[in-house]
Amino acid sequence: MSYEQEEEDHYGPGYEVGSYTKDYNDGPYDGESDLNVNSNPEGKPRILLMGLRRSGKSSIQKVVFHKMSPNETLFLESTNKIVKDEISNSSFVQFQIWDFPGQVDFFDSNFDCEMIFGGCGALVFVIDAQDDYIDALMKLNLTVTRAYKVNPNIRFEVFIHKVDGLSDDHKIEAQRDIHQRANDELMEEGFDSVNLSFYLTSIYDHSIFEAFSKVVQKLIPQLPTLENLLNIFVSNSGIEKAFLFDVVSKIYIATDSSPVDMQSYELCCDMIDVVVDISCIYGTKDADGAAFDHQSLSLIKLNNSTILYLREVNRFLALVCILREDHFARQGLIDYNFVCFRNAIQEVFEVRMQVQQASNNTNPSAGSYKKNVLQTFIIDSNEALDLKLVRKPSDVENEETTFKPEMSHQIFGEKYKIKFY
Ligand SMILES: Nc1nc2c(ncn2[C@@H]2O[C@H](COP(=O)(O)OP(=O)(O)OP(=O)(O)O)[C@@H](O)[C@H]2O)c(=O)[nH]1
Repeated sequence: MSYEQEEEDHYGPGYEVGSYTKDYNDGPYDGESDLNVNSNPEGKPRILLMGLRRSGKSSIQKVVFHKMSPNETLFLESTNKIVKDEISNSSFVQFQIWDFPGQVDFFDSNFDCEMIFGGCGALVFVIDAQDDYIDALMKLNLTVTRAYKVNPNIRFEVFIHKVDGLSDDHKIEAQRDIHQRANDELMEEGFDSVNLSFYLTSIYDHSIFEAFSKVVQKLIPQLPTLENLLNIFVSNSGIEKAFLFDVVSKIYIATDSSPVDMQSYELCCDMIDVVVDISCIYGTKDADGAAFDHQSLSLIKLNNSTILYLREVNRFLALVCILREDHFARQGLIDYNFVCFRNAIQEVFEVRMQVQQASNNTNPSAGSYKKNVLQTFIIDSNEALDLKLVRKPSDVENEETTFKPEMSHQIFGEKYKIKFY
């Protein structure tokens, strides 16, 4: 089964708004019965959205993953239960987001820290920068220390949110102040090794997508490989910047190593919108009715001698590049390099699929899976060895002088096993 087929199972045809996520509410939060760790059987990373009431958690989730327009969030009702949202819109971008009610109380006996923080990949803590943030900092400290004790591998991401209402100076001052106070408090309590990452965000511009891109990237184990591939592609094709986008969410799952500036990111996001919108209106739709398919390719020339170049990588991912017009004279080279790049990405997916299949075929318990994977690295020492008796120089090349040992326990032990052969 190809990974595309598997994806289809998760993800209905087309890219209609709101069609890609499965939003399910589990009823009012009533503690353990409501939150079962087995609800995450595929081991998809979990991202928790926490923060005080009205800090903007649900708005972030709706705008980034459900295409809600920012103005509509004004009418969102307060969340009073944990809302779990499964994001399965690309092979790489697969995770669950749990949106917590602002008033969640860690000291409530119903709140099962072990279970909630145990299987969590990242914890996004949202602070309303337009409000007095002293209470939020206290809650941040409490949340981080609780979560860290349960699971020291969680990545802590702090969104200093609603910065659209602040002047540039005010933004920087707020970030500096929050950063300092949050870290000082953690140090005082002896949590020196906790690392908090800070982002200035707003749902009214692309900053929230950029911040979420970085949060998600940290959960993608293949990120270094993808970045490497992008670096090779960019440096051999005269491209200034390249982003590998998840088309539906417009989260970039990887980029080359040159610094990301917001303007380039916004341009590339807008390009995806233009391409998908124009394809929806004028494109010939395939059997699935998808606006983005294997033929999706677009070129936009800007009036500053810059070119935006988009190519489909697979059903869910697009490569969007920014390059100077004179470098595009060698389009053949860029196209060729792109094909190599796409094939390499395909291989990354295939390896991932194999690992997933191996894990599905075995007993779901982690121990047995590990055992099965390890098994593939163990070989019989009699099989692995070739001995050769050399009497004269020509014997080195002569296959007939090679033979397998009848026993090798003197070197490899009674079990005749070689590990990691
Ligand atoms: N100016 C501005 N307002 C925002 C932003 N994000 C969210 N809001 C507004 O903040 C208000 C609260 O947003 P919610 O998403 O309901 O907040 P919440 O944290 O989920 O609240 P609870 O469910 O009560 O915990 C809404 O009126 C949003 O429109 C932002 O980036 N800028």
